[in-house]
Amino acid sequence: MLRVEQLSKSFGQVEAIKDITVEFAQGEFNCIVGPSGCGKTTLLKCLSGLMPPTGGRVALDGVTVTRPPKQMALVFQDYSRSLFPWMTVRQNVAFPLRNKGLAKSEITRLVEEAVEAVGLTHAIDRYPWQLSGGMQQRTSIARAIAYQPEILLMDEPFASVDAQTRANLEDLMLSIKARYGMTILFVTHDIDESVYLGDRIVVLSSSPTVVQEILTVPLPVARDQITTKEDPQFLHLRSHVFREIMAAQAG
Ligand SMILES: Nc1ncnc2c1ncn2[C@@H]1O[C@H](COP(=O)(O)OP(=O)(O)OP(=O)(O)O)[C@@H](O)[C@H]1O
Repeated sequence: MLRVEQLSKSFGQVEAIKDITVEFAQGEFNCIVGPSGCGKTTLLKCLSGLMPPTGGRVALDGVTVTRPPKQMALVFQDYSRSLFPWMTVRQNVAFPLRNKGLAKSEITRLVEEAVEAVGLTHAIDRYPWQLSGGMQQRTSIARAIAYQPEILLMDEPFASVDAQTRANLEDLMLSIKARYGMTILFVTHDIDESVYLGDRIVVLSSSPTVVQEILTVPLPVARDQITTKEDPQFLHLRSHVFREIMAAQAG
């Protein structure tokens, strides 16, 4: 269980996060949305222990997070800067496993399984510059899942890919969640994406930020890019989230 307790974060005079309290249960897909600049990235940085909060705390299974916990992996928007250009897909995915004290054969197994899960087995020995943007982001996702995190933090991971690739990567995330069962915290600007992927949607207010609303997504677990997005419940929920964000923006 990941718990955020009365978290606040200021940068000098700028109060980015005012007071956030929220819990993330094991195995849940949580989408985090909110107006531009409301502090979504700041929240993820505090959650991951990369940035100390000004007040409150983040606790993972009751223990205060002060540095990136071993059980967490992160995927960022900018895949082109997160992969090592001189390493192949296989080497990039294996990189974080080097310090886990695993046998070489186990590393090979985890890497090959993760690369297969993201559909890149055919490209495992290619370098990042030989891959499309979507394939590079798949490599980042494979690197995160090979690490076998309990919690996966993703900061607008699909913002830089085209619409078709984005839809494919969304479906990839649903299959990864079903296969590995990790807790996922997924920051997105895209309201449709948040409703399509989420078990829950955490709507943040504008800065100084609090949690404005937490919605449970009542859609069936099995989702489909066409039929789910035609479902009246989907349409109702996306309008609701959109109104919430407009209201947050208006202050
Ligand atoms: N290192 C920093 N120093 C000073 N101010 C910062 C820093 N990082 C973030 N901020 C400020 O904190 C607020 C929240 O920024 P943050 O990037 O977390 O928002 P966001 O919701 O992720 O933004 P976006 O929607 O544009 O992705 C903004 O006002 C930003 O200018």
